Amino acid sequence: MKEPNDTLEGAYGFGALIVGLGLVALVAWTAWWVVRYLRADAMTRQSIWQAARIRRGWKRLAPMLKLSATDKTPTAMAALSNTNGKPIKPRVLVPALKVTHDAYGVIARAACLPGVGLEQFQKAAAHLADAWRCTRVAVTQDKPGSVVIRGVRLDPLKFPTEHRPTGDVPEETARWDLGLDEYAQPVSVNLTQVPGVTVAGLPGFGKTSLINRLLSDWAPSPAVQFACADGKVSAAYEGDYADWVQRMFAFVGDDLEEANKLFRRMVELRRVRSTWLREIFSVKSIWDVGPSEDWPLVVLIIDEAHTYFRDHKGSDPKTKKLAALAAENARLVEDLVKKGRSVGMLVILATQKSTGDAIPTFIRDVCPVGMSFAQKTAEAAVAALGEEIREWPDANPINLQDPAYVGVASMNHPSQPGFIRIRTPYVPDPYAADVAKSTAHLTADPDGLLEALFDPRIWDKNVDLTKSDDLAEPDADAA
Ligand SMILES: Nc1ncnc2c1ncn2[C@@H]1O[C@H](COP(=O)(O)OP(=O)(O)OP(=O)(O)O)[C@@H](O)[C@H]1O
Repeated sequence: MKEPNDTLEGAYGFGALIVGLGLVALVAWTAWWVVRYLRADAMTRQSIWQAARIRRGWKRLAPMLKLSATDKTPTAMAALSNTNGKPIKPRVLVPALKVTHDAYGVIARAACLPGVGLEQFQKAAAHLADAWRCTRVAVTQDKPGSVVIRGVRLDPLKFPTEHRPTGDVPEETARWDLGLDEYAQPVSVNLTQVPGVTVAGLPGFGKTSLINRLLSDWAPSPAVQFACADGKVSAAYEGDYADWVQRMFAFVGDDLEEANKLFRRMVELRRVRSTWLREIFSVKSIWDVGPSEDWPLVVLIIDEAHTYFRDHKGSDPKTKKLAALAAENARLVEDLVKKGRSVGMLVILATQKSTGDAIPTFIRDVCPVGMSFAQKTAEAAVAALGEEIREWPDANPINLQDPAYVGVASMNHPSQPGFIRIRTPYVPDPYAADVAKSTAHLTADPDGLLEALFDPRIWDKNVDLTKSDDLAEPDADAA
């Protein structure tokens, strides 16, 4: 039979075990935090303190910002234990809050309550920013029942970043990783189904570096081929693309006639591809099957685009010829942008000039993605991004002229209305040069690839390309 002392000892022993386990858990948790803290950089350490302050102050702050609910109905427990007959006090409910951190600030998830949802949190965002000492706070909802509150202590747009390309084949074809938005969230844009992108901005604000990143990230894929017209240089060995020429199947400098030949060649490729796409793949768009080594995505970069399109005024024969070439160049590029999507052709136009003739509006308006680094005037911003930018003053690139914003662009992202600002990373030239060198062997001429796939006579205009029988029996004809 158990003595009462034994029972007492047993209870003490069990209690001591619980306390011991609790202490071990506390020590382990503290050690985990100490290690985490010591391993963090200075910015992240500040965020760790910030997150702790937010957790500590939330119960007081939430009711002050009307982010709490009052429940007047007593709980069953409260009603049962109310023996003195006094009215039961209503309960003040405070949304549960979980806070994590990163280098730039905090990410909090708050539970919604009756009458306290996305709208109420969004209304309180400016006050949350003040109370949490954040530069800005954004509230979004990714699932019913809770909201995500992103608070940035430091403005991510003002911190230059660097990108080191991995040299690996990208997991997704045509996903352009751009950088971080104003809440330090990664931004990318899906360029499948996108035939044209425009990039504008004052000289020296990061246009070429942005394109450098695209080249560095995409070059390891054999399913992408590049061509370039760089209006800033006369020869391939000069300028920003000198290293990239080895990974390009065509390159021209500022010569209008040479550029004209390249654009014609691209339009011809577009035409032949359009004819053969359905015949070969039984699809209307190459994006239904995806680009491949045999039928790669062809990216045409036109840098300093104004060189090729600008209006030449004068009546002497030389000027007239240049004017005619410029007009034809614009028409050819318009054709590519209007009809290139389904056959896997993408045109990227960059310019530092910001007048209507730098990238003609009829081309700009058919490019679904537009970006602009800093601009000097409101008119220049409109020329770069369209009239709509006037309705989004916060994102207007005229506010990006401070040197702290070198590398920051405003963009109309296809997935949301309006414009967002993005901090793009800098890609140091040696990194890009390494990728160019190691991927040079992947360069292939898409014309040649088509010929290898089909029949050289696809280029023959006298052959009726809509009738594949014309091509199917070359030997029989010869016989
Ligand atoms: N994303 C960036 N972050 C930080 N610094 C950058 C970034 N991009 C560019 N820079 C700095 O600005 C300089 C000019 O960049 P870049 O050549 O890309 O400008 P650009 O707009 O193409 O100029 P231009 O119109 O004269 O060709 C770079 O050498 C680099 O020092």
